Amino acid sequence: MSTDYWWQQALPVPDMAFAEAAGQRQLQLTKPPGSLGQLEQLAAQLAACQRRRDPQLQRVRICVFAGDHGVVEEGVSAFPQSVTASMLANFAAGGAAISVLADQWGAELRLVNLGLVGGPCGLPGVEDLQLMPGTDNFAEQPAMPLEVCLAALQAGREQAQAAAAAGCQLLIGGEMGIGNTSSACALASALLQLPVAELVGPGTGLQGAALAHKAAVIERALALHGPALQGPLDALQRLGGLEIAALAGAFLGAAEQRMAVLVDGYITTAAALCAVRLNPQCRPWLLFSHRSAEPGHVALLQALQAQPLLDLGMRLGEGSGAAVALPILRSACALHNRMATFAEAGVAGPDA
Ligand SMILES: O=C(O)c1ccc[n+]([C@@H]2O[C@H](COP(=O)([O-])O)[C@@H](O)[C@H]2O)c1
Ligand SMILES: Cc1cc2nc[nH]c2cc1C
Repeated sequence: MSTDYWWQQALPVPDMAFAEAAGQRQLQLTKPPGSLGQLEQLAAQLAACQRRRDPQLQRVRICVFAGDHGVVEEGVSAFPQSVTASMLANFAAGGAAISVLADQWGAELRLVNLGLVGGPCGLPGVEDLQLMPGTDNFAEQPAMPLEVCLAALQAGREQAQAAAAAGCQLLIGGEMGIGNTSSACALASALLQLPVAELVGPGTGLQGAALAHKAAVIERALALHGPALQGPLDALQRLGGLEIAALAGAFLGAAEQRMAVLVDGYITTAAALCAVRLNPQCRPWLLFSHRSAEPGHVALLQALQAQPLLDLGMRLGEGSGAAVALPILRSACALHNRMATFAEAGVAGPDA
């Protein structure tokens, strides 16, 4: 018996008539045609998503989803598990990279705890969903029960709904979870059918034998779950993180709400791949901010036919790469909306 899930409904499509009109306007602006490069396509894509001639990015919401990972007991991270919870406190206190960037660019920051080993964090400014006390070790058993995976997807969807209801024009998804590059790598390997060796990377800083051990743990997990990994929902439930499932739900939910998404780095792109596999119609709503230094990110971006805007060697997560790319999107909109046309400025246009 098959079950119908919310993300299986038809999703809206961006209105390409607005993209076409935006392309026509770009030809009339006082610059050689095409000279703003990718900024021109960005403005057109946002115009199509927002169904308006003058795309706006005043209200941007960054949702950072946090969760702990049982696989950390295998020794797959350079940092202790306690850092997930303490960084969440740092986000709330304003001292983390994403806190600074959200403040710098006037973006709203929402913090969501999906499940920490130490229980609810009880911090003001954090939504404490605490679906389970961190995932189970996916090298030994499924990361989470199906109901928990569904609840995490729904939690992400509800964040997108809340952002849309508040009038936000763009959603940035961020994550915090010690051990989650192992989860992202396992998901990428399962969904792309690529060897772990091509996708595994240092995460927070593993090198040498420790990195080889991380690869072996992920391979062991994939061998354990192999036959049961039938599709993206199985993969999320068995290999995923709570925050990765929530991100996938947020991306699908954003598409449902006709809201564009700016995807961050390695882990968020793995979540984006899960979302696109759950419903390919969410793909046109996704923009990609940067290429992470995590080596497996390239394969994920290629699979999604994504061209990220920046390549700064960042590998932080939190939504930080997307927050750094936000002013580029804002410049694309400002130029599109406010530059004079050749006719308005009395400047001679291109020779026919
Ligand atoms: O977003 C990325 O590209 C990225 C690449 C490497 C590490 N991270 C962050 O580092 C943490 C996971 O690293 P690890 O080594 O504990 O698996 C997690 O909190 C992520 O936000 C993030
Ligand atoms: C300090 C620290 C900050 C982070 N932010 C996202 N992932 C992180 C991992 C660590 C270790």
